Amino acid sequence: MSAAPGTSTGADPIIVLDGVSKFFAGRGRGEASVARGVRAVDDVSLRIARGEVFGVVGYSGAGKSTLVRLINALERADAGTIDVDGRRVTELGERGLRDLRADIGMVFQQFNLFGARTVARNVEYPLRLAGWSRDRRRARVAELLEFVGLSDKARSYPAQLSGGQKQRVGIARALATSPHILLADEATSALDPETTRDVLDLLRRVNRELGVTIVVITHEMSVVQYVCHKVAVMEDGKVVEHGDVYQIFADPQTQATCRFIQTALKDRPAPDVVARLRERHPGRLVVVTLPDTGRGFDVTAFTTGLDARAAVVYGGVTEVGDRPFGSLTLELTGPQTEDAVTRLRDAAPVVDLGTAADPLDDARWVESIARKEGA
Ligand SMILES: Nc1ncnc2c1ncn2[C@@H]1O[C@H](COP(=O)(O)OP(=O)(O)OP(=O)(O)O)[C@@H](O)[C@H]1O
Repeated sequence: MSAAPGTSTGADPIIVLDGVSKFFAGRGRGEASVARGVRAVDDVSLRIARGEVFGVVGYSGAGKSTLVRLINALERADAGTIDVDGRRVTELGERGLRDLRADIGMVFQQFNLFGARTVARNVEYPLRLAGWSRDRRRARVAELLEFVGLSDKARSYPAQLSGGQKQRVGIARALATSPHILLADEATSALDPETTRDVLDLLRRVNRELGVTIVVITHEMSVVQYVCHKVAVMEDGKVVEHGDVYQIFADPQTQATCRFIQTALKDRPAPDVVARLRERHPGRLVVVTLPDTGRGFDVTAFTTGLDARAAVVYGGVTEVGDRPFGSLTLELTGPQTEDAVTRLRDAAPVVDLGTAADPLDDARWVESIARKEGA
């Protein structure tokens, strides 16, 4: 398949939202009903760069789906402007909207395949709508099915496929007319973890090999962790935090973001875990966020030459955006423990839990963020 230009992330924005709001009126009529209705999207400004995988994460009702429907103009904004690939979506007429939607592929949670049509016919559908000749359609469908690894399923019906296979068909169909943008709305939410990983790997290939900009809507931070370059966290219609995924994981600024990160990463001990650790490990407990040195983290360096011992008692190291990420909780013992803590602090962010006999409270991760917010 031919690759679109700009496969790496860059500053060139392909989607720009500026002060965008969408209200849904309540049951009443007129202006007053807006006040009682829902601000599904509330003054949102975002820039999504060409070639990027951009995540929008939030709980149910946060406004994620409405945001996506505003981007492809299935909903019209009540305030603000939306630009997609150089077009001002908020001012497009019918014809302009048709062109816009041809440039945006959609993938859905429930796949939305035609049950009475074969896999090949499903993938072919947008090409028929676009008026492609029979020969071109046939060649394109074969190319797409090969790309998603389903060449042998061309004559199968959706009911004969697994959930992951159905979503591959959905992705092939969304890519049929070579859109520059793919909107994936909870594309893996109906899938088990292993199949989710396969589908996310396919989305990564779509981004890297075809240069397609992907907007991933999800309530799972692990999806963001695995596949996204940038992320916006939504709560009550607002974007409460956005930026580089690694930065957001490393230094979240809001409680909402902290809660999402904790669902993806279990490396930091929650307060109940700290209580159990203190029972087993009476020494000084410190949580060390591992710096991305590119050389790994030498735990022994902090006690070498000192009368102190560091034992790993909790933690985990994983990847965020292809970079190592995680934390270790260490129990430090021995007369020169304080010197070891000083060395650790020079090398990495450290949260001091104190000892079982003299505990410190400032280690509670979420609560420390709460203080940061002044909450
Ligand atoms: N057509 C509509 N009419 C009235 N209210 C709506 C409409 N669409 C969405 N809403 C409301 O707007 C808010 C945001 O909904 P939206 O579906 O965008 O959230 P979401 O984050 O995508 O949630 P979910 O993951 O459950 O789909 C919700 O309060 C929802 O009830």
